[in-house]
Amino acid sequence: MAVTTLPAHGPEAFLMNPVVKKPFPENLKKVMDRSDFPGLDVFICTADPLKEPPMRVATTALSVMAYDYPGDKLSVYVSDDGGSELTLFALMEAVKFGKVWLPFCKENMIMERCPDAYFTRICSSDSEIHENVKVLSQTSKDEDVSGFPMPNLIYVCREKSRAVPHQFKAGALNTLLRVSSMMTNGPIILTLDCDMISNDPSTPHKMLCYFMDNSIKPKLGYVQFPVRLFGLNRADIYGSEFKRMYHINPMGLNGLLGPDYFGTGTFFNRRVFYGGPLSFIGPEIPELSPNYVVNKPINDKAILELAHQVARCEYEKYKSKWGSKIGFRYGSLVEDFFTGFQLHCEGWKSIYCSPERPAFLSEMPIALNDVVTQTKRWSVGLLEVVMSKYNPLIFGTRFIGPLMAHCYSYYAFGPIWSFPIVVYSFLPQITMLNNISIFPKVSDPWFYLYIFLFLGAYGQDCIEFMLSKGTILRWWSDQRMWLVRGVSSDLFGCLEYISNHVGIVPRGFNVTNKVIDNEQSKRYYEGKFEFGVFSPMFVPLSTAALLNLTAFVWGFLQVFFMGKEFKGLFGVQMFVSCFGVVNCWPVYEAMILRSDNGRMPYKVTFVSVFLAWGLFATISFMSKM
Ligand SMILES: O=c1ccn([C@@H]2O[C@H](COP(=O)(O)OP(=O)(O)O[C@H]3O[C@H](CO)[C@@H](O)[C@H](O)[C@H]3O)[C@@H](O)[C@H]2O)c(=O)[nH]1
Ligand SMILES: [Mn+2]
Repeated sequence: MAVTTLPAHGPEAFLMNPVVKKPFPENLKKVMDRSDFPGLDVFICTADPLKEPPMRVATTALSVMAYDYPGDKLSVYVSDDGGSELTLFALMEAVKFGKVWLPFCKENMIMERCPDAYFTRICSSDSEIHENVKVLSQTSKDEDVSGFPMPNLIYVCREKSRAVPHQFKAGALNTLLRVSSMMTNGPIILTLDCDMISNDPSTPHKMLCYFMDNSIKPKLGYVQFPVRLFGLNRADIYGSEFKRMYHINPMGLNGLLGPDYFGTGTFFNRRVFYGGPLSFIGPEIPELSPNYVVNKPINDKAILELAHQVARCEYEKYKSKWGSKIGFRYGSLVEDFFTGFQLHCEGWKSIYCSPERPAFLSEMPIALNDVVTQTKRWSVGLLEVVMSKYNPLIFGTRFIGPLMAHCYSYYAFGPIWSFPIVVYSFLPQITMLNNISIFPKVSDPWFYLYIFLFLGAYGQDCIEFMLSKGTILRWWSDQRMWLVRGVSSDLFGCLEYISNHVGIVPRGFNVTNKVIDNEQSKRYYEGKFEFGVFSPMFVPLSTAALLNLTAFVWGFLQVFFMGKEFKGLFGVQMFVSCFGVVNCWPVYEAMILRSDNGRMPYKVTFVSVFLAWGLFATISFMSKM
């Protein structure tokens, strides 16, 4: 039902054996009937009604309820960590609307099954819900207007308390895992974030091509669909596409054990959450087992009672297998990466499947502060993986072999890039301003080696990017964001990891803002960077921007106006600052040329000028000692 062909590139171990997988869902009919389809449980997470509009959560749910899948085999579970009445209300409305909308979509073969306009009226302040499991739609009772069963929709708001860590998204997913196992226990689970919608009702057929293939089934842990975005601007200024992480590298991993878990758009074999393929780890009670046969309706009194119990914060306190051996794994803010890695170590495989028509569409933050806040959390999470006992280099090499371990390490150690990037953003420039040469001058033959290496690395990166349907503009943004993250989110991520570790700052999952401000979105489509707020993460960025500009102008003046010989110029240092200046153009614009609300706050500019001067003076003082 699925074939394998050869395609594009990726770095290091990702390059060894790239593979593209293509499902042929039309062949599914030959081997199974619709009545043989396995149960599918969809998990949707939401956490904060102020940052994640309830209406968006409802559309996410509706878009999957509209799957081309037997309604009585499909159940949607929404976890609401925000405990918001409004989210609950939006979902209740979604069910009412779905009864009309779903048959309409199916009859008219509508592909985009996400009705935005209908829900725009749900938006006002709200109150809180504490611990609850509510059945909003039940397949055996609710029918759509054409008489077909509606999918189940279950709202879960787990109980939380200060005394028990609630483990953020991984905790929410484990609660859903337990609740769903006693209610429907679908052998296949789809995890989705509330900023994603299904864009193709036939996606489940594609994933079934893999899960029903007996040659791969026994070890198949999950099928990962790519994260594709809607509403990107032309240059994708924030590099939100993450082409390497979400598109190029996963094809490379397909030839090894399979892609890492992206946290969303993933179909799991429920069994992966209970030990390796050959080493089953049983849960505390039979109702939580993947082998449990559900024999009661989902709103049965005893079932609901039990569901309440397993959704309580106390539940995991004495059941320590959850999050370590069973379920989604705790201990890292990138629970997705950490869980996928441990599953691979246990012997599971995964598949990356990227159909022509995107299976899911996601939104991305459009303000720089939101972007770097998100990637900072990822950096902290990755460092937590590095420092855990599941270090990808040590533990990984033992269990998944050197190539896979290399790939996981490439990501996990990623935040450490911030050190060389910070050094290159400041040191060549400050030393040049102080007349200190640290790299070969233009007259030195080694100068050409530096230029060669630079062009080589950048050239390769560019070619790979272009080969996977990239544009030069987007590649340029991508490399710029790599540098920006190096001096902002990666750097602050490292610092935050250390402060968490020594206990100065409590660990937290800062939910990405998904509320869209019209003015901001207008500027975004004009291709302007959105600064606007005072964020400490902007400070090193704008300090570097100022230093690069000063150094470049100074070097330029020396050659062209002060008669210094070109050959004696600090070649590499001059080159680095010139490159810095070109990359920092949007920062200068935001500091000087713009007057809109997205400009660089004066406070950031002021602090940066002061810092740049301080750094210069320090080096100057030290060089004279
Ligand atoms: O305590 C929490 C925190 C978050 N979430 C949910 O987790 C999802 C992801 O959160 P978001 O703020 O959107 O983070 P992103 O950085 O955009 O998400 C990426 O990175 C996360 C790991 O940091 C993964 O979990 C996600 O799947 C992946 O898309 C959202 O649906 C949230 O509602 C919870 O349910 N409980
Ligand atoms: Mn998100």
